[in-house]
Amino acid sequence: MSHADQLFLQNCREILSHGVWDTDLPVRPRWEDGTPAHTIKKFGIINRYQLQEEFPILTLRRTYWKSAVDELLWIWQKKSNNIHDLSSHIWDQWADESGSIGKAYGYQLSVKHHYPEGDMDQVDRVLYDLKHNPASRRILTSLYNFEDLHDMHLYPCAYSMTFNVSGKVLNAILNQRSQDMLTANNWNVVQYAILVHMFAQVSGLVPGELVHVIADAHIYDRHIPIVERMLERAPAPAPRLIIDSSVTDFYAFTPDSFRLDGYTPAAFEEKIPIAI
Ligand SMILES: Nc1nc(=O)c2c([nH]1)NC[C@@H]1CN(c3ccc(C(=O)N[C@@H](CCC(=O)O)C(=O)O)cc3)CN21
Ligand SMILES: O=c1ccn([C@H]2C[C@H](O)[C@@H](COP(=O)(O)O)O2)c(=O)[nH]1
Repeated sequence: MSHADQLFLQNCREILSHGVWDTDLPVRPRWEDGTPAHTIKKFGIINRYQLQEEFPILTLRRTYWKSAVDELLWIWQKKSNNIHDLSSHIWDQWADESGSIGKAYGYQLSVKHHYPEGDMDQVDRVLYDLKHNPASRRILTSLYNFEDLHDMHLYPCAYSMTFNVSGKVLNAILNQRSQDMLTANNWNVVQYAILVHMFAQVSGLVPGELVHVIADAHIYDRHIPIVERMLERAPAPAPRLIIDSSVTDFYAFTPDSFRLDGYTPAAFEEKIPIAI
């Protein structure tokens, strides 16, 4: 069983047995047929992943990690907010006629800000500080720009990364305000684990710990039978992540720079409905 499996099992069991339902409250998300999408939730879950020990991917069901990496590069490298730059269709429901998801995610990372060293966007500022100011306690990004929230088609969920260098080790905290456990918990963990590996590699550091802080960790009503079946599957050991070590420029990583050796997730045929 991978460590990611263990944490996922623990989190879901905790939500299902001690969580709180929002059935009596008005909720925003809807199922495709227009029914309100209610959830059961736990507030304030913190999961810690040691990236040197193993790659934190679920084996209880396949995480479509190639699509997850594609979305990660869309946000952090292409800094795009247009679904035409994305290979999957996961954002289609939130895009307008031009393909834009509004001033969200990649858009926020592309905005340049003034610094004494010159104008830089949030990603380039992180790259600069990891190289020139590794002792800094100010190396962080935030997508939660209140000024632009009215122009975002969905408010950022995984909204902030805090990077911290200890010796030669790069640690990070991912702050997430809202987590759809079945659809995207491991999807987000895989993405941000790979992001820490990427920043570490191009900054001459080794990846350390990813701390995932989740405010509202929820399971949607229609996902419960699927999660219950998943919890009974036979897990497998974690695979090994292999990254093309010749890449030294953050913007030179491609989806083909990453490989997983020995990924043998449990068979999973169910289609997961997404609350919109
Ligand atoms: N309700 C909800 N949950 C989410 O996780 C979510 C949203 N909305 N809205 C914005 C993004 C879009 N995300 C998504 C949406 C769909 C999949 C999805 O369909 N995953 C499939 C496989 C996708 C593939 O084949 O590449 C899965 O089985 O995990 C994943 C992430 C995460 N986010
Ligand atoms: O990266 C992501 C993006 C979205 N989600 C989930 C979390 C919620 O279920 C919905 C967003 O709805 P809100 O009402 O805005 O919280 O999308 C995710 O888990 N990970």
